[in-house]
Amino acid sequence: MRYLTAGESHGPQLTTILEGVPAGLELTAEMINYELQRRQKGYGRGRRMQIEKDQAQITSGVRHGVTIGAPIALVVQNNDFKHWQKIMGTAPISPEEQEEVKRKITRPRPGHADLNGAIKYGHRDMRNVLERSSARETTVRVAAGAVAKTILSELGVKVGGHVKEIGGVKAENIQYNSIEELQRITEESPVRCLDPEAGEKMMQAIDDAKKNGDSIGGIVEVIVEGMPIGVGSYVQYDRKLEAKLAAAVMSINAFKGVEIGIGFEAAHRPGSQVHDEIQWNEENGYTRRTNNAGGFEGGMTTGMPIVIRGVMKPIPTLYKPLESVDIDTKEPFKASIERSDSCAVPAASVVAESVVAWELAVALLEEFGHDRMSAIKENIERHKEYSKNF
Ligand SMILES: Cc1cc2nc3c(=O)[nH]c(=O)nc-3n(C[C@H](O)[C@H](O)[C@H](O)COP(=O)(O)O)c2cc1C
Ligand SMILES: C=C(O[C@@H]1CC(C(=O)O)=C[C@@H](OP(=O)(O)O)[C@H]1O)C(=O)O
Repeated sequence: MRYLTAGESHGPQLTTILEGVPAGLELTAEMINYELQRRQKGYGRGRRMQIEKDQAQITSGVRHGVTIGAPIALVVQNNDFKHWQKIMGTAPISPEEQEEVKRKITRPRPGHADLNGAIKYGHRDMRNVLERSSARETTVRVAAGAVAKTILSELGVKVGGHVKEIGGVKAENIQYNSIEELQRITEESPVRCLDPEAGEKMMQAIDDAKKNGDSIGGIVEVIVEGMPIGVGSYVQYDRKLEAKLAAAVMSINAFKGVEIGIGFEAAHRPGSQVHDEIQWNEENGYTRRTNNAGGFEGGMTTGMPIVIRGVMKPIPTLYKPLESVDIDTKEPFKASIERSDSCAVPAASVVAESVVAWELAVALLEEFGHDRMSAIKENIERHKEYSKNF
């Protein structure tokens, strides 16, 4: 299973084509739209999110609400496009408008893709870079992730996510009984945080950053339950599933680090306090006393919950200007900008769930079959029985 995305932030639409989704999966636009609206909520976002009401249209690969095994094309319209048609070059421009509409962006923002992208592709107008480097693209990654989550759910795998930290405010380790409960609690929090007290402080930190013309980042965590043992492989570097998950999380705009299980904490502990002791009983087969490894050993799943965290840097576009250089005049300037998010960590936690879900769905299909959901389900059940009694 694979996908590509296309579309500019202020262009007409975003598109993704999903290749290799098995036949026999129930799939409706409503299922995808549920995830799209989750990504749009979240405290700290700018005015753009009030303009967009993301809705997916399924234009191929599904009949009567069930996948047929053909490529699935998903389309999400950009409502904001109507304000940008002339700038994007898709509507006629009057002679009086020429200068205004064709004005180039020549002032790169520190922290964004502007300067490197302009040098790489030879663009003197950095709009050609920012349109595609924008995290608007994560909309269709969430749409693809919604399809992956639907596959996973059919196969008994549940994915949840939450915000651990924003702007230095850390959430306490609040216990939850199930992924459903985790999702229910975070759905009610404007910052998708399990700890209500920390959540309030996070919102305050976002307000403060905004007031100061600044931005803040944070840490998100994704938890996955129900993966069978032995998915992924140690035999070749590019088959290690935890490496694929890390790459997927790192590919989200503004993500700068990934941890699995106790992650960097492992550097400070002796082995006896890191490795998860193995136990067996008739009902559950092989399990672990702890889960410091976060669900992976040797690039393969252990059957314990997968726990992966990603760190998001603060948003680059700042109302408080940072120094940069105009690429036409080579003069220094202090950037001024019109609109931006001040914190997108809550939204990014939904993106993180989505990209993790995609990688896991791909791995399950590689391991247990590609074509029919019913056959894949049977293969997984057989494998679970086999590993329990191994
Ligand atoms: C959901 C989301 C929303 C974002 N919103 C903005 C924004 O409003 N302004 C901005 O400058 N960057 C925003 N970013 C971050 C940039 O897209 C990102 O920093 C840029 O693509 C450069 O890539 P890099 O930070 O991974 O190096 C957002 C990222 C995410 C995940
Ligand atoms: C549009 C989205 O995020 C955008 C990501 C983004 C960036 O530079 O990454 C910049 C902003 O775009 P604009 O300049 O149009 O306000 C965000 O709003 C979205 O998440 O759907």
